[in-house]
Amino acid sequence: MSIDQRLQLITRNAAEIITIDELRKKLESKEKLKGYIGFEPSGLFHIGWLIWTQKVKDLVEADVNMTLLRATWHAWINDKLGGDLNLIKMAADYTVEVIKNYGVDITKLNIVDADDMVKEKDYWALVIKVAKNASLARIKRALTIMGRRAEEAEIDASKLIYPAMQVSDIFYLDLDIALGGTDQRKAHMLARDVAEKMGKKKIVSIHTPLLVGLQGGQRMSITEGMEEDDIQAEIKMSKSKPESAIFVSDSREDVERKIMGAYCPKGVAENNPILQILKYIIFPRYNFVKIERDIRYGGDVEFKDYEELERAYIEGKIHPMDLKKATARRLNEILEPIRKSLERKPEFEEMIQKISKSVTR
Ligand SMILES: Nc1ncnc2c1ncn2[C@@H]1O[C@H](COP(=O)(O)OP(=O)(O)OP(=O)(O)O)[C@@H](O)[C@H]1O
Ligand SMILES: N[C@@H](Cc1ccc(O)cc1)C(=O)O
Repeated sequence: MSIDQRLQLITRNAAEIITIDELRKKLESKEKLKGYIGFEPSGLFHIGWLIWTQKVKDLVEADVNMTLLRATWHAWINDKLGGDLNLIKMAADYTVEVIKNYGVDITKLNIVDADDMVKEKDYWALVIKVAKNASLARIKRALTIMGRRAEEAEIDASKLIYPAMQVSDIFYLDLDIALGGTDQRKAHMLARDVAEKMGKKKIVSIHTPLLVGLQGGQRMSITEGMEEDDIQAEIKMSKSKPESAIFVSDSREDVERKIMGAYCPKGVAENNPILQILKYIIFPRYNFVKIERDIRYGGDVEFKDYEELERAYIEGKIHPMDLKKATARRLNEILEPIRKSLERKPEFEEMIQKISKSVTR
Protein backbone atom coordinates (compact mmCIF):
# COMPACT_ATOMS: atom_id res chain seq x y z
CA MET A 1 0.00 0.00 0.00
CA SER A 2 1.38 3.44 -0.93
CA ILE A 3 1.68 6.22 1.63
CA ASP A 4 -1.26 8.02 0.02
CA GLN A 5 -3.42 4.90 0.25
CA ARG A 6 -2.47 4.39 3.90
CA LEU A 7 -3.20 8.02 4.65
CA GLN A 8 -6.55 7.79 2.91
CA LEU A 9 -7.54 4.69 4.89
CA ILE A 10 -6.38 6.12 8.22
CA THR A 11 -8.16 9.44 7.75
CA ARG A 12 -11.43 8.39 6.08
CA ASN A 13 -14.51 9.31 8.09
CA ALA A 14 -12.41 10.79 10.93
CA ALA A 15 -13.85 13.90 12.59
CA GLU A 16 -10.36 15.38 12.99
CA ILE A 17 -6.67 14.53 12.73
CA ILE A 18 -4.19 16.51 14.80
CA THR A 19 -2.29 17.02 12.60
CA ILE A 20 -2.48 15.60 9.11
CA ASP A 21 0.98 16.95 8.20
CA GLU A 22 2.55 15.24 11.18
CA LEU A 23 0.79 12.01 10.25
CA ARG A 24 2.12 12.15 6.71
CA LYS A 25 5.65 12.83 8.00
CA LYS A 26 5.44 9.89 10.40
CA LEU A 27 4.24 7.60 7.60
CA GLU A 28 7.04 8.84 5.35
CA SER A 29 9.64 8.21 8.00
CA LYS A 30 8.98 4.52 7.22
CA GLU A 31 9.32 3.28 10.76
CA LYS A 32 6.48 0.96 11.72
CA LEU A 33 4.06 3.26 13.54
CA LYS A 34 2.56 2.40 16.91
CA GLY A 35 -1.02 3.38 17.67
CA TYR A 36 -3.56 2.64 20.37
CA ILE A 37 -7.05 3.03 21.68
CA GLY A 38 -8.08 2.52 25.28
CA PHE A 39 -11.55 1.58 26.39
CA GLU A 40 -13.22 1.34 29.75
CA PRO A 41 -14.90 -2.06 29.92
CA SER A 42 -18.53 -1.63 30.79
CA GLY A 43 -20.16 -4.80 29.44
CA LEU A 44 -22.50 -3.06 27.06
CA PHE A 45 -21.42 -2.31 23.52
CA HIS A 46 -23.57 -0.01 21.42
CA ILE A 47 -23.11 0.52 17.70
CA GLY A 48 -21.51 3.96 18.29
CA TRP A 49 -18.45 2.02 19.49
CA LEU A 50 -18.33 0.35 16.06
CA ILE A 51 -17.17 3.68 14.62
CA TRP A 52 -13.86 3.51 16.47
CA THR A 53 -13.73 -0.27 16.00
CA GLN A 54 -13.88 0.36 12.24
CA LYS A 55 -11.02 2.83 12.62
CA VAL A 56 -8.96 0.23 14.51
CA LYS A 57 -9.60 -2.09 11.53
CA ASP A 58 -8.52 0.66 9.10
CA LEU A 59 -5.33 1.31 11.08
CA VAL A 60 -4.42 -2.39 11.25
CA GLU A 61 -5.01 -2.66 7.50
CA ALA A 62 -2.85 0.43 6.98
CA ASP A 63 -0.05 -1.49 8.70
CA VAL A 64 -0.04 0.39 12.01
CA ASN A 65 0.91 -1.68 15.05
CA MET A 66 -2.20 -1.20 17.17
CA THR A 67 -2.47 -1.69 20.92
CA LEU A 68 -5.87 -2.23 22.49
CA LEU A 69 -5.67 -1.06 26.08
CA ARG A 70 -8.17 -2.64 28.43
CA ALA A 71 -8.48 0.31 30.79
CA THR A 72 -9.47 -1.76 33.81
CA TRP A 73 -8.03 0.51 36.51
CA HIS A 74 -9.43 3.57 34.78
CA ALA A 75 -12.88 1.93 34.82
CA TRP A 76 -12.43 1.25 38.54
CA ILE A 77 -11.58 4.91 39.20
CA ASN A 78 -14.58 5.90 37.08
CA ASP A 79 -16.92 3.75 39.22
CA LYS A 80 -17.79 1.47 36.30
CA LEU A 81 -19.51 -1.80 37.21
CA GLY A 82 -19.55 -0.85 40.87
CA GLY A 83 -15.73 -0.89 40.88
CA ASP A 84 -15.77 -4.72 40.77
CA LEU A 85 -12.47 -5.54 39.01
CA ASN A 86 -13.46 -9.14 38.22
CA LEU A 87 -16.61 -7.96 36.51
CA ILE A 88 -14.62 -5.24 34.72
CA LYS A 89 -12.22 -7.87 33.34
CA MET A 90 -15.09 -10.02 32.13
CA ALA A 91 -16.53 -6.93 30.44
CA ALA A 92 -13.14 -6.36 28.77
CA ASP A 93 -13.23 -9.95 27.39
CA TYR A 94 -16.71 -9.21 26.07
CA THR A 95 -15.50 -6.08 24.26
CA VAL A 96 -12.58 -7.96 22.66
CA GLU A 97 -15.01 -10.68 21.51
CA VAL A 98 -17.19 -8.06 19.82
CA ILE A 99 -14.21 -6.38 18.14
CA LYS A 100 -13.02 -9.76 16.84
CA ASN A 101 -16.41 -10.69 15.42
CA TYR A 102 -16.79 -7.29 13.81
CA GLY A 103 -13.86 -8.36 11.65
CA VAL A 104 -10.74 -6.89 13.26
CA ASP A 105 -7.82 -9.31 13.00
CA ILE A 106 -7.07 -9.47 16.71
CA THR A 107 -3.95 -11.61 16.16
CA LYS A 108 -2.42 -8.36 14.86
CA LEU A 109 -3.38 -6.41 17.98
CA ASN A 110 -1.24 -5.96 21.04
CA ILE A 111 -3.82 -6.39 23.80
CA VAL A 112 -2.68 -4.84 27.07
CA ASP A 113 -4.31 -4.76 30.50
CA ALA A 114 -3.97 -1.62 32.59
CA ASP A 115 -3.58 -4.08 35.51
CA ASP A 116 -0.20 -5.08 34.13
CA MET A 117 1.03 -1.56 33.48
CA VAL A 118 0.25 -0.42 37.01
CA LYS A 119 2.53 -3.14 38.42
CA GLU A 120 5.54 -1.20 37.12
CA LYS A 121 7.06 1.55 39.21
CA ASP A 122 8.21 3.34 36.03
CA TYR A 123 4.56 3.74 35.14
CA TRP A 124 3.82 5.59 38.37
CA ALA A 125 6.93 7.76 37.96
CA LEU A 126 5.48 8.83 34.62
CA VAL A 127 2.08 9.61 36.18
CA ILE A 128 3.77 11.91 38.68
CA LYS A 129 5.90 13.60 36.01
CA VAL A 130 2.83 14.23 33.87
CA ALA A 131 0.95 15.64 36.88
CA LYS A 132 3.92 17.92 37.62
CA ASN A 133 3.58 19.32 34.10
CA ALA A 134 -0.16 20.01 34.17
CA SER A 135 -2.12 22.55 36.18
CA LEU A 136 -4.98 21.43 38.40
CA ALA A 137 -7.40 23.51 36.32
CA ARG A 138 -6.31 21.72 33.13
CA ILE A 139 -6.67 18.31 34.75
CA LYS A 140 -10.16 19.19 35.96
CA ARG A 141 -11.19 20.40 32.52
CA ALA A 142 -9.96 17.09 31.10
CA LEU A 143 -12.47 15.11 33.19
CA THR A 144 -14.77 15.08 30.15
CA ILE A 145 -12.57 12.24 28.83
CA MET A 146 -14.18 10.07 31.50
CA GLY A 147 -17.66 11.26 30.60
CA ARG A 148 -17.73 13.57 33.63
CA ARG A 149 -17.92 17.29 34.26
CA ALA A 150 -15.04 19.22 35.87
CA GLU A 151 -17.09 19.63 39.10
CA GLU A 152 -17.25 15.86 39.50
CA ALA A 153 -13.64 15.88 40.69
CA GLU A 154 -15.28 16.68 44.03
CA ILE A 155 -16.76 13.16 44.25
CA ASP A 156 -13.39 11.67 45.22
CA ALA A 157 -9.79 12.68 44.57
CA SER A 158 -8.94 9.54 42.56
CA LYS A 159 -10.80 11.11 39.64
CA LEU A 160 -8.00 13.68 39.35
CA ILE A 161 -5.42 10.94 38.79
CA TYR A 162 -7.23 9.54 35.74
CA PRO A 163 -6.22 12.16 33.10
CA ALA A 164 -2.55 11.92 34.16
CA MET A 165 -2.83 8.12 33.84
CA GLN A 166 -4.32 8.33 30.35
CA VAL A 167 -1.48 10.63 29.23
CA SER A 168 1.08 8.33 30.90
CA ASP A 169 -0.39 5.33 29.05
CA ILE A 170 0.53 7.11 25.82
CA PHE A 171 4.14 7.70 26.91
CA TYR A 172 4.52 4.30 28.55
CA LEU A 173 3.44 2.54 25.35
CA ASP A 174 5.74 4.85 23.35
CA LEU A 175 3.06 5.67 20.80
CA ASP A 176 2.91 7.62 17.56
CA ILE A 177 -0.88 7.67 17.20
CA ALA A 178 -3.71 7.90 19.73
CA LEU A 179 -7.23 7.07 18.62
CA GLY A 180 -10.49 7.93 20.35
CA GLY A 181 -13.88 9.54 19.87
CA THR A 182 -13.94 13.35 19.76
CA ASP A 183 -14.71 13.31 23.49
CA GLN A 184 -11.10 12.13 24.09
CA ARG A 185 -9.61 15.29 22.58
CA LYS A 186 -8.61 16.87 25.91
CA ALA A 187 -6.45 13.87 26.88
CA HIS A 188 -4.66 13.96 23.55
CA MET A 189 -4.08 17.73 23.58
CA LEU A 190 -2.69 17.42 27.09
CA ALA A 191 -0.41 14.57 25.95
CA ARG A 192 0.86 16.71 23.05
CA ASP A 193 1.61 19.71 25.29
CA VAL A 194 3.20 17.67 28.07
CA ALA A 195 5.29 15.73 25.53
CA GLU A 196 7.03 18.98 24.58
CA LYS A 197 7.78 19.80 28.21
CA MET A 198 8.99 16.29 29.02
CA GLY A 199 10.87 15.70 25.76
CA LYS A 200 8.63 12.78 24.81
CA LYS A 201 7.38 11.67 21.40
CA LYS A 202 4.43 13.83 20.33
CA ILE A 203 1.41 11.79 19.26
CA VAL A 204 -0.79 12.40 16.29
CA SER A 205 -4.39 12.08 17.42
CA ILE A 206 -7.24 10.69 15.39
CA HIS A 207 -10.75 11.45 16.55
CA THR A 208 -13.74 9.57 15.26
CA PRO A 209 -17.20 11.15 15.27
CA LEU A 210 -19.81 10.42 17.91
CA LEU A 211 -22.86 8.66 16.52
CA VAL A 212 -25.99 10.61 17.38
CA GLY A 213 -28.65 8.82 19.46
CA LEU A 214 -31.74 7.33 17.84
CA GLN A 215 -33.75 10.44 18.75
CA GLY A 216 -31.28 12.54 16.75
CA GLY A 217 -31.05 15.16 19.47
CA GLN A 218 -34.81 15.68 19.75
CA ARG A 219 -36.14 16.30 23.24
CA MET A 220 -32.63 16.55 24.71
CA SER A 221 -31.79 19.16 27.32
CA ILE A 222 -29.78 21.53 25.16
CA THR A 223 -29.58 25.02 26.57
CA GLU A 224 -28.45 28.29 25.07
CA GLY A 225 -24.72 28.98 25.28
CA MET A 226 -23.83 25.30 25.66
CA GLU A 227 -20.41 24.39 24.23
CA GLU A 228 -20.33 22.25 21.08
CA ASP A 229 -18.58 19.38 22.90
CA ASP A 230 -21.27 19.34 25.59
CA ILE A 231 -24.03 19.33 22.97
CA GLN A 232 -22.39 16.37 21.24
CA ALA A 233 -22.13 14.54 24.58
CA GLU A 234 -25.79 15.24 25.28
CA ILE A 235 -27.15 13.99 21.95
CA LYS A 236 -24.80 11.05 21.32
CA MET A 237 -25.85 7.42 21.43
CA SER A 238 -25.09 6.39 24.96
CA LYS A 239 -25.44 3.21 26.98
CA SER A 240 -26.70 5.19 29.95
CA LYS A 241 -29.66 6.27 27.76
CA PRO A 242 -30.71 2.82 26.51
CA GLU A 243 -33.59 4.27 24.47
CA SER A 244 -30.97 6.15 22.39
CA ALA A 245 -28.93 3.06 21.57
CA ILE A 246 -28.76 -0.09 19.49
CA PHE A 247 -26.67 -2.69 21.30
CA VAL A 248 -24.65 -5.26 19.39
CA SER A 249 -26.46 -7.98 21.31
CA ASP A 250 -29.94 -6.76 20.29
CA SER A 251 -32.05 -9.31 18.40
CA ARG A 252 -32.75 -8.84 14.66
CA GLU A 253 -36.29 -7.80 15.53
CA ASP A 254 -35.14 -5.23 18.11
CA VAL A 255 -32.71 -3.74 15.60
CA GLU A 256 -35.52 -3.44 13.03
CA ARG A 257 -37.94 -1.97 15.56
CA LYS A 258 -35.40 0.58 16.83
CA ILE A 259 -34.43 1.65 13.32
CA MET A 260 -38.04 1.96 12.22
CA GLY A 261 -38.75 4.21 15.22
CA ALA A 262 -35.62 6.38 14.82
CA TYR A 263 -35.49 10.08 13.94
CA CYS A 264 -35.18 10.37 10.16
CA PRO A 265 -37.23 13.25 8.73
CA LYS A 266 -37.66 13.37 4.98
CA GLY A 267 -34.81 15.28 3.30
CA VAL A 268 -32.95 16.10 6.54
CA ALA A 269 -29.34 14.96 6.99
CA GLU A 270 -28.36 16.89 10.13
CA ASN A 271 -28.23 14.70 13.25
CA ASN A 272 -29.91 11.92 11.31
CA PRO A 273 -28.86 8.64 13.00
CA ILE A 274 -29.88 6.49 10.02
CA LEU A 275 -27.69 8.40 7.59
CA GLN A 276 -24.84 8.34 10.12
CA ILE A 277 -25.13 4.55 10.52
CA LEU A 278 -24.94 4.23 6.75
CA LYS A 279 -21.97 6.57 6.51
CA TYR A 280 -19.83 5.31 9.36
CA ILE A 281 -20.78 1.64 9.72
CA ILE A 282 -22.37 0.32 6.54
CA PHE A 283 -20.49 2.04 3.70
CA PRO A 284 -16.99 1.28 5.08
CA ARG A 285 -17.98 -2.41 4.98
CA TYR A 286 -19.91 -2.74 1.73
CA ASN A 287 -18.86 0.15 -0.51
CA PHE A 288 -22.35 0.19 -1.97
CA VAL A 289 -25.91 0.14 -0.68
CA LYS A 290 -29.02 -1.05 -2.45
CA ILE A 291 -32.34 0.55 -1.58
CA GLU A 292 -35.11 -1.83 -2.50
CA ARG A 293 -38.35 -0.21 -3.59
CA ASP A 294 -41.59 -1.24 -5.15
CA ILE A 295 -41.62 -0.62 -8.89
CA ARG A 296 -44.45 1.90 -8.32
CA TYR A 297 -41.97 4.07 -6.36
CA GLY A 298 -39.17 3.90 -8.90
CA GLY A 299 -37.79 0.40 -8.27
CA ASP A 300 -34.45 -0.52 -6.65
CA VAL A 301 -31.57 2.00 -6.58
CA GLU A 302 -27.91 1.41 -5.79
CA PHE A 303 -25.47 3.91 -4.38
CA LYS A 304 -21.71 3.46 -4.69
CA ASP A 305 -20.76 6.06 -2.15
CA TYR A 306 -22.30 7.76 0.81
CA GLU A 307 -22.22 11.31 -0.60
CA GLU A 308 -24.31 10.24 -3.58
CA LEU A 309 -26.89 8.65 -1.28
CA GLU A 310 -27.01 11.68 1.03
CA ARG A 311 -27.59 13.99 -1.93
CA ALA A 312 -30.48 11.87 -3.17
CA TYR A 313 -31.96 11.80 0.32
CA ILE A 314 -31.75 15.58 0.77
CA GLU A 315 -33.38 16.05 -2.63
CA GLY A 316 -36.29 13.95 -1.40
CA LYS A 317 -35.63 11.14 -3.89
CA ILE A 318 -35.45 8.48 -1.20
CA HIS A 319 -38.26 7.89 1.26
CA PRO A 320 -37.25 7.51 4.96
CA MET A 321 -39.02 4.12 5.17
CA ASP A 322 -37.00 2.69 2.27
CA LEU A 323 -33.79 4.10 3.76
CA LYS A 324 -34.58 2.56 7.13
CA LYS A 325 -35.38 -0.87 5.69
CA ALA A 326 -32.07 -0.99 3.79
CA THR A 327 -30.18 0.18 6.89
CA ALA A 328 -31.79 -2.41 9.18
CA ARG A 329 -31.02 -5.22 6.72
CA ARG A 330 -27.33 -4.31 6.30
CA LEU A 331 -26.81 -3.54 9.98
CA ASN A 332 -28.30 -6.89 10.94
CA GLU A 333 -25.85 -8.58 8.54
CA ILE A 334 -22.94 -6.87 10.28
CA LEU A 335 -24.27 -7.70 13.75
CA GLU A 336 -25.15 -11.33 13.01
CA PRO A 337 -21.69 -12.88 13.63
CA ILE A 338 -21.29 -10.78 16.79
CA ARG A 339 -24.69 -11.85 18.13
CA LYS A 340 -23.97 -15.51 17.34
CA SER A 341 -20.58 -15.48 19.08
CA LEU A 342 -22.04 -13.84 22.18
CA GLU A 343 -24.86 -16.41 22.33
CA ARG A 344 -22.28 -19.20 22.32
CA LYS A 345 -20.75 -17.79 25.52
CA PRO A 346 -23.19 -18.11 28.41
CA GLU A 347 -20.73 -16.44 30.82
CA PHE A 348 -21.40 -13.15 28.99
CA GLU A 349 -25.15 -13.61 29.33
CA GLU A 350 -24.65 -14.01 33.09
CA MET A 351 -22.51 -10.89 33.20
CA ILE A 352 -25.11 -8.84 31.32
CA GLN A 353 -27.81 -10.00 33.74
CA LYS A 354 -25.68 -9.00 36.69
CA ILE A 355 -24.84 -5.63 35.17
CA SER A 356 -28.37 -4.71 34.20
CA LYS A 357 -29.60 -5.52 37.72
CA SER A 358 -27.02 -3.69 39.77
CA VAL A 359 -24.96 -1.16 37.86
CA THR A 360 -25.88 2.33 36.85
CA ARG A 361 -22.74 3.69 35.09
N1 LIG B 1 -22.27 7.56 20.38
C1 LIG B 1 -20.99 7.29 20.17
N2 LIG B 1 -20.50 7.26 18.91
C2 LIG B 1 -19.21 6.98 18.68
N3 LIG B 1 -18.30 6.74 19.64
C3 LIG B 1 -18.74 6.76 20.92
C4 LIG B 1 -20.10 7.03 21.24
N4 LIG B 1 -20.23 6.99 22.58
C5 LIG B 1 -19.03 6.72 23.05
N5 LIG B 1 -18.12 6.59 22.08
C6 LIG B 1 -16.70 6.31 22.21
O1 LIG B 1 -16.59 5.10 22.91
C7 LIG B 1 -15.62 5.19 23.95
C8 LIG B 1 -16.29 4.90 25.27
O2 LIG B 1 -17.14 5.95 25.65
P1 LIG B 1 -18.15 5.94 26.88
O3 LIG B 1 -17.85 4.81 27.79
O4 LIG B 1 -18.19 7.32 27.43
O5 LIG B 1 -19.52 5.74 26.08
P2 LIG B 1 -20.89 5.06 26.43
O6 LIG B 1 -20.72 3.58 26.36
O7 LIG B 1 -21.98 5.58 25.57
O8 LIG B 1 -21.12 5.46 27.90
P3 LIG B 1 -21.98 6.58 28.58
O9 LIG B 1 -23.27 5.92 28.90
O10 LIG B 1 -21.15 6.91 29.77
O11 LIG B 1 -22.16 7.71 27.60
C9 LIG B 1 -15.02 6.60 23.82
O12 LIG B 1 -13.79 6.52 23.10
C10 LIG B 1 -16.03 7.37 23.06
O13 LIG B 1 -15.39 8.32 22.23
N1 LIG C 1 -11.11 7.68 28.65
C1 LIG C 1 -11.46 6.60 27.77
C2 LIG C 1 -10.84 5.29 28.17
C3 LIG C 1 -9.35 5.30 28.14
C4 LIG C 1 -8.61 5.07 29.28
C5 LIG C 1 -7.21 5.07 29.26
C6 LIG C 1 -6.57 5.33 28.07
O1 LIG C 1 -5.20 5.34 28.02
C7 LIG C 1 -7.30 5.56 26.91
C8 LIG C 1 -8.70 5.56 26.95
C9 LIG C 1 -13.00 6.43 27.76
O2 LIG C 1 -13.69 6.90 28.59
O3 LIG C 1 -13.51 5.76 26.92
